Amino acid sequence: MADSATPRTGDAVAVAFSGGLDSTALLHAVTRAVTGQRVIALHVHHGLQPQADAWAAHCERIARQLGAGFACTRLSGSPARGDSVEAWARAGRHRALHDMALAAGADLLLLAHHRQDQAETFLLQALRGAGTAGLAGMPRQQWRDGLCWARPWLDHPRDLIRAYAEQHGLRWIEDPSNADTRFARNRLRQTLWPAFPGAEAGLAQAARWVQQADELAAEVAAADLASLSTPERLDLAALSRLLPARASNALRAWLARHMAAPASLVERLRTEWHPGTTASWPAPGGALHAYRGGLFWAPGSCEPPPPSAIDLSRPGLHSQPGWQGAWLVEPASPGIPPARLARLTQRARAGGEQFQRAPASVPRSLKKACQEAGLPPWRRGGPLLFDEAGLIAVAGLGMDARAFAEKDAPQLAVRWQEDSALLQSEGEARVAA
Ligand SMILES: Nc1ncnc2c1ncn2[C@@H]1O[C@H](COP(=O)(O)OP(=O)(O)OP(=O)(O)O)[C@@H](O)[C@H]1O
Repeated sequence: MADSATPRTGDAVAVAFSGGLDSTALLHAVTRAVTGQRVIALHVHHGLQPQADAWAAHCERIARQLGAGFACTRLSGSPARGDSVEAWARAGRHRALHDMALAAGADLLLLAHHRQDQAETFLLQALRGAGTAGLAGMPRQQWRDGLCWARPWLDHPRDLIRAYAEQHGLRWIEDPSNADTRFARNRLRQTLWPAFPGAEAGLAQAARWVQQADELAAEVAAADLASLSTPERLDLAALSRLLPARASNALRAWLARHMAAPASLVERLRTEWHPGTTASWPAPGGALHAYRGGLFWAPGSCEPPPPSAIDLSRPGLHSQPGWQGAWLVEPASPGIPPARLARLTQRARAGGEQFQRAPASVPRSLKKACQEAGLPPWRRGGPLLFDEAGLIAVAGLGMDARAFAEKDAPQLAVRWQEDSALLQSEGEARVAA
């Protein structure tokens, strides 16, 4: 992801154009101010209101009158049962704006949010009990997937924009859904601004303070995590020696690298973990495990996949998505005769298996072997590979010495790699490049 200082390379500026007052004024101002680059108005047709076709036609007409290009996307589908219409429309709109901007050769997308929008966002987030990331409101500028989303009028009072539109005789759409009090933002608008006319400036300023505090918290978290964590493990014992607010801040930042963690999960981890605790917590997309003073993230379902047939007789990386890892097969000694790798069964540990670590040792319980190897409990479930004659390999432990090929016979070594380890080494390779 590029930062706010990333230089632009596109030859066009895109304006997110709903046809409402604010984006009409913005499109007008941009077409007057920008020279030497194309200006393109992007409209998203949500398909939610009967007037939407007429709005799209209006937007195209205005864009052409102002000398701008025009593109429009009609969203397909509809919100799933129980989903918020607003959230569905927002997600679809963002995707469509992103795709249209890049297709038009623009790497800058301007949105017409202003100070009142920011003030409303701050209050709505506060009413939901949001943390600093939510209370900070909308960023002025942010690069996401090759596109810079910018809100040049975020500090502008709404009245100023209306005055500009009236002064230039602009025509805009009044969306009747803006009066629909089923939407929280509209309810807030109708009650707050008449009662507190000066609140817009104060609330937007509060959002700016929180933005600064949030940036500071992110910097402190990054510094703490640099010394207390690896991508795989967070040192809970060291974390618990920090001030509680600082520890929570670092914990949230570490969790955010893996998932969208609800505040309740952060709270549970903070209150339920004590030195010496071995425990697991379900988390979005996987599970968290506390083990030997560290917190570990294990993506994927806790339920192991059912037994399956697998052929590992050819060298290469054989991905096992259900197991969040892959078998790496390569010519090496000690190894397994390739013929024995052609018809394998892959399954979870069932209990009672025996594993032999080296030719000179003896078979012993797999459970003991895992403990001895320091394999954390959640990594002891498998997968295991068997052929007709017996155990071939165990993820995290290695090959069973009873299956080794004769010294000079053809052989392939089989090794398990976790997806997280693969991602990590890919990341390291990218950094090195
Ligand atoms: N359907 C849409 N197509 C393109 N851009 C949109 C659309 N809806 C919103 N936007 C962009 O997001 C900004 C904020 O959206 P919001 O819903 O607050 O605005 P609006 O009331 O629909 O219109 P406006 O802000 O133009 O008065 C808009 O100013 C515009 O830049």
